Amino acid sequence: MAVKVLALCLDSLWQFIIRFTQTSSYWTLTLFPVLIASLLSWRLWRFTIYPLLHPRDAKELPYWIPFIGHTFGFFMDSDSTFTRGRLYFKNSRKPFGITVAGSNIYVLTSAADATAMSKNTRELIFDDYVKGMMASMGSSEAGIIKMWQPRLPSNIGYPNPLGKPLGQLSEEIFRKQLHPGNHLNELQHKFLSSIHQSLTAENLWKARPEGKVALSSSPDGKCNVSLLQWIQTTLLEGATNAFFGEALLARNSGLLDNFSEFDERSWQLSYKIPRPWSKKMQMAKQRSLDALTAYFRSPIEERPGSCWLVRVMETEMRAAGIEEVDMAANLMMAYWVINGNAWKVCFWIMAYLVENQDLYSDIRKEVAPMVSIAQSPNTLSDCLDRCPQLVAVYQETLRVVTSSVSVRNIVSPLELGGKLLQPGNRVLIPYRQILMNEEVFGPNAAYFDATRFLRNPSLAKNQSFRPFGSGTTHCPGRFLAQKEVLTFIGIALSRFDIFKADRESPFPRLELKKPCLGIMAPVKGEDVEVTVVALRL
Ligand code: HEM
Repeated sequence: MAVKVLALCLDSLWQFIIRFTQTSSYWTLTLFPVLIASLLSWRLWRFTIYPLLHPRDAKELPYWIPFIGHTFGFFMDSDSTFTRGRLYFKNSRKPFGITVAGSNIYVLTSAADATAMSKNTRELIFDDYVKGMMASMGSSEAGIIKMWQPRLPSNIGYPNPLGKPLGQLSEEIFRKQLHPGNHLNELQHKFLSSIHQSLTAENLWKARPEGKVALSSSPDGKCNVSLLQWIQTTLLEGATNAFFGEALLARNSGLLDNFSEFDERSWQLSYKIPRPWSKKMQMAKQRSLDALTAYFRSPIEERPGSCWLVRVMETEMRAAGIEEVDMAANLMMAYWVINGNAWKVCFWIMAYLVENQDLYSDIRKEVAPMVSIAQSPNTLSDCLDRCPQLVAVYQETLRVVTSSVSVRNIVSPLELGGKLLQPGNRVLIPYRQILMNEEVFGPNAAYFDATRFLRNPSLAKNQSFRPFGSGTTHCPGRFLAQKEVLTFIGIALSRFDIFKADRESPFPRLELKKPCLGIMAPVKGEDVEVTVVALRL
């Protein structure tokens, strides 16, 4: 069969050459071979001779069309492009380069290189990437300058003894809010309490008229629910109210829908896809920004209940003379990281649980006693953090569904993984390449294995397990993310019987084709419909 196909291809090629020589002019006939010869010489020079002369430089994954390089592969299926590059260089996991729209991007696939990169602030900078994202998000040039201009050391407002620009100070403010301590306890209490209040049978029934969460219900108390909508609505609503107070959603009931529409297409923002091809994302982003601008324009006493971080950021931005539209764009970046990932992890865990009834029963048995003894949402979440099976499922899910990426700009020559990386380029860590490493996670690394981390708890500390990044930009939201996800699961499993509405329906597939910078969503339309029955407690 293969020989037949090859013969057919050769025959077609031969026919093409004959037809071409018969129909083409003298100039085309001379120009064509010259073009082909130039392309072959360029490729030989660039990908064979040059690397031989510069053995210390990171090698480039070869390509045929200058400038275009790997652009299509990168946007159509970036993970496969990284895998292709890693395997092309014999899985050595040394840094290699790909070309995307004329720019060279170095790709790191070794855990040791990723760790080294995330700690390096001398040759690698992150601020330029953040400024670029702020501009894409809608911040004005003046707003960006005000966020990044050096300030006089001051102890008025948020202490800034080193006179850091507000852009850098805000990273510190995020850590103060989200790392364990009083500020996190307060925020978490509000957020987790809202999960407790939302997960009731009445709320499922109430959701019925909108037909998004509850798809159908029957008089015997059963309700068919979209797992995706149920989790997304509960967690996004809880986070929005906990961070901004209830005024934001009360005045903009469409915010969650607009944000979700933006989030689904947000890769277009990260990769700066021009407007004509990213209209839906741009419109959803603008509607979300309008809601946040109106929020900051309304009198502060009309929006009580915002968290410490939002209050401090607002005070500091006003003191720096930043306009409300720019304040909205800055906080939209925060809203995006707060709400873009954790609910998707929760969705995948619940999808795995309803797929495997034994796993579902084991986890339910483990969490039920915790739920019955815990005195408050915060103590329950602390107890759930100590449930070995549940935490192992959380870690394994994170490993399988994460597509997080870290990006830095190189400002001076840098040696990483034994290779020289040149300034003026970007370096990128696609964490999925490391999280799927068979040498670390075993031969079945590509698949979900509920007990992988239970059998081998040291994997959680392995430098290949970094779904939240590491080093200077190590995700400060990792504590809250775990709390919200485990609380949803603990409460849902102890208040309801939940099972797949159609046992034969296929398990949703990960959306691997669209570029993603965090947790992957399921392929569009591949939700899980579950039947939910309230338990008599
Ligand atoms: C499962 C959920 C989450 C995952 C997988 C995740 C992953 C990440 C990763 C990989 C980074 C580092 C990016 C880089 O190096 O450029 C990061 C940064 C960040 N994350 Fe998360 N995140 C999650 C949830 C959250 C939540 C819930 C919040 C807030 C409540 C949050 C807030 C942040 C912030 C503020 C940063 C920027 C840190 C900095 O630049 O210093 N994340 N996250």
